[in-house]
Parts: sequence; C-alpha cells; structure tokens
Amino acid sequence: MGDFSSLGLSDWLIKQCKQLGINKPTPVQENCMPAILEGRDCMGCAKTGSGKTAAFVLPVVQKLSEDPYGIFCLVLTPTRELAYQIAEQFRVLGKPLGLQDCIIVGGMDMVSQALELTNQPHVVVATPGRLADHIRSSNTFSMSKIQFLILDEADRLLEQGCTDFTKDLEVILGILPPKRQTLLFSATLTDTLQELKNIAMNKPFFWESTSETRTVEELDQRYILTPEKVKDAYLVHLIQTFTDEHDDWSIIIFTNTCKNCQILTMMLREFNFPTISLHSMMKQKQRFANLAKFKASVYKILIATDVAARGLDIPTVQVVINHNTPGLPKIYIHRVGRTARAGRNGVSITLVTQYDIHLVHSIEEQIKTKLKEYPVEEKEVLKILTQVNVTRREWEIKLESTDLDEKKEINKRKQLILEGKDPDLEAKRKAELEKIRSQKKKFKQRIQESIQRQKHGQLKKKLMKRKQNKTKQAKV
Ligand SMILES: Nc1ncnc2c1ncn2[C@@H]1O[C@H](COP(=O)(O)OP(=O)(O)OP(=O)(O)O)[C@@H](O)[C@H]1O
Repeated sequence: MGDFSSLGLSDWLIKQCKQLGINKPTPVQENCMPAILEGRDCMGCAKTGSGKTAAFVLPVVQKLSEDPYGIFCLVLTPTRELAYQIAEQFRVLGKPLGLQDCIIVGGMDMVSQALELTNQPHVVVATPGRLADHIRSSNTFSMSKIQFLILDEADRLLEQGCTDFTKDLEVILGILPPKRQTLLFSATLTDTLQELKNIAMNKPFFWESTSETRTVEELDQRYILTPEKVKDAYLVHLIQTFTDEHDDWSIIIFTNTCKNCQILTMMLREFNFPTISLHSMMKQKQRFANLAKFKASVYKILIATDVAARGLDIPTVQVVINHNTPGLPKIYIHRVGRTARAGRNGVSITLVTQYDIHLVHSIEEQIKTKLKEYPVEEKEVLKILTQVNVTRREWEIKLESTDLDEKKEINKRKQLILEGKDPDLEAKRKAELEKIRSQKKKFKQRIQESIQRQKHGQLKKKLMKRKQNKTKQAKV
C-alpha cells in the first residue's frame, strides 16, 4: 500500500489527515485519488465504512488549494444528516485553506441559505430537492464554473424510490457546465451503473473492490427467527443483554415506518432504555439534535427509519438490529454498514418472521455470506412477552391520538405542491380513478357470476339429461 504523498497530496494536507487518524490510504482512496487528481471522472464502489468520503474530499481540497475560485465543488447526497457530515469533512480537511462550505438541505431556513449561496462558497453540499428549489426560485447565484460534481450514495440519487430525486437532478444538471469532473461513489453502484455512466460522460475511471463478499469481514451477521408477536420481546431481551454485558455500547435499531419508530422509542423508554429516534416526520432541528445526542452517547439507542441507513459514520455503534427484515438486499447492506466501520468489529441482528425467510435468502445471495442464528434463551423472552406487548399496545393507543397521520397527509400535500400539482385536484382525480376501478371490479364480478351461472345451468342440464337417459335405459 502506498502513502498519501505518493498519491499526489501536499504535505499540509497529509498533516491535516493525520489529525483525523487518517494515516494510510484505504484501497478505495489509493485507487481513485490518482485518477481524480489527473482530472478524470471517477466511479468508486467500495464497502461501507471504507473511507469513500475522504477519497473524494482529499483530491477536491488538493485541487482547490492549487486554483481557488467561486463555487468550486457541488456535492449531492440523499439525506440531510449526511450533507452535514460531508460538509464537516471538507471543513476539517480544508481548514488551512480557509475553505468555505455551505449546506443546502430541506427543513432549514431558505432565506439564509440563499444568502450563503450568493457569497460564493468553495463547496456546496446539498440534498437535490432543496437545491433545485433554490435554482427554480432565484438567479442570484451561479454554478456555471463548477469544477467538480460529486454524487455521494449515487445509486440512491438515481433510484426512483419513495423519494424520487430524478426531476430535481435534471434541474441541477441543467445549470452545471458540461466541462467538469464528475465523481460517483457508493457501496452499491452496480444496479444503476448505466444511468451513472450517462452522468459521468468522460469515460469515467471505474474502481470496485474485488472482494467476493459485499459486507465487511469484521461484521458478525446474525438472525433470529421469531413470530411477529414475539418480535418486540426479543428486542427488549437483546437490549437488556447488551446493557448487562457491555459498558460502552451503542445500538441502532432500524424499523420500517415513522410510526413504528415512535412506538418502539416510547416502549423502550418505559423499560428505562436510553432511547431516541430519527425519522422523516420529525422537525429537522429535532432530527439534528437527536443525532447529536446519540453521537455524544447521551442516548445509547437510536431507533431510525431508512433515513439513517446510508452513510452515517458513528464509530461507537457496535450493534445494528433490523426490527424488520429489509425488502431489498441493498438496504440491508447499508443498514448493517452503520457498524463495523473502518476496521472495527460489529454485530448485526435481523429479526426474521416466517414470512421474511425468502428475503433473507435473497440478502444472503447478494452479500455472498450466510447469516448465522443468534442464540437466545427463549424462556427468558417468554417471561417478558406479556409485559412488552401490553406496553406496546398502550403506546399504540396513545400515539393513535397524536397528529402523526395528519402530518403524513400534510407532507403528501406539500410534495404535490412542490411537483406543481393541485392537491385537491389530485385527490379528486384519485377518487374518480378509485370509482372507475371499483366499477370495473364490480363489472368483472358480474361477468364472472354470469359465467358461473351459465356453467351451473349447463351442468344442471347435463345432469338432468344423464338422469333421463338412465331412467330410459332402466325402463328398457
Ligand atoms: N485512510 C483512512 N485510515 C483510517 N481511517 C479512515 C481512512 N479514511 C477514512 N477513514 C475513517 O473511516 C470512517 C468511515 O469512512 P467513510 O464515512 O468515508 O466511509 P464510507 O466508505 O463513505 O461508508 P458508507 O458507504 O457507509 O458511506 C470515517 O470515520 C473516516 O474518518
């Protein structure tokens, strides 16, 4: 393995790296950085926690020191928390240069963001939705001289998942100069490789770690097979065991919905576990505050939706628990990648019901590793089952009367407005579509019933004829 100076970094930057404990380049850094410094587009695919962020931050800071001007680099990333984390790396590594960064994410004040953009920072780190809003609504800043466009978690940015970034990306790409370096990074690039190649047009340098498995060796990957109704009791039991056995521990628990996140948080607090949550229905300031408290180990347990699945780098996390089995192997890879980072050890435990076994098989197929069963004293779990389920039910009832569903509805309406649609008109159209669908269904049902009746009539006739023939034959 080479060192940073042989890769082309200046001494002052290497000194800066050392302050962060970055002494020797990781493989993704060793392979991608020379290509980036040469001026090539680059696509880097390496496992979670392998130092992809520094693989693009370091060459950008190096280049910036050689020729600083205007907005030099734009980084796009799918989540707001990740944008802050990336901006921090730029700030620390670029400190001797006086690097100015600006974070443009949803849920924060738009006016102060617009002012910051006007001041021409060196680096803008943004989530696509909010940056596209600024581009649509103002012409007080220009990105026409950008040298670097970076898509971190690039596959997620191009995916048409529950948050679809593609329209916002079109708006953003529309104001960027075609002559630029484009860098794309993720732990899971392969599904969207072709679309990504279209964005990085200049024959990108492509590097992928050659390892057979797609998760890190330091990660002990386990599962527990459990009926749905016993899941929470297993969860409480697991946390109790970790609390008893370790002094210095942190756990992230992933679950599938914001409501479940909220219910589990309240439930675990009833059992005196220091728990905090992170999901998209929370106010942004609360999201940042909760994450900061978890990072500082004020709270040892973070319950999150997939908003926290990618990129977050919290070295103290030793355990990841999947309260639901992820529907896609890719999501599993990112979730469990929140532990066992940068060579540390970690454990992941996935709670699997009998309906999820096929999901585990497809995860195992993708990661090329078999999950091992996590041994649990079932007797101990059954002892707390009733208490856990009653506590959960109590919180379900309490949270039913809160405004979580209402907020969901408001967010849906906001999204439609941002897409230029009228929410009332959309609701009407949806209702009409539903009406047509139900009419079609009824029509289909009537046809089927009449076919059944016809068949029944024909059968009856046949039987009658057969009977008549039999009586005839009997008379003969
Ligand atoms: N060369 C290095 N030596 C030691 N530690 C490093 C090195 N490069 C980066 N790190 C540290 O490794 C940790 C993980 O890095 P990073 O967050 O960039 O991972 P990643 O590959 O982007 O992971 P993910 O796919 O989950 O986003 C960080 O704490 C970072 O400071």
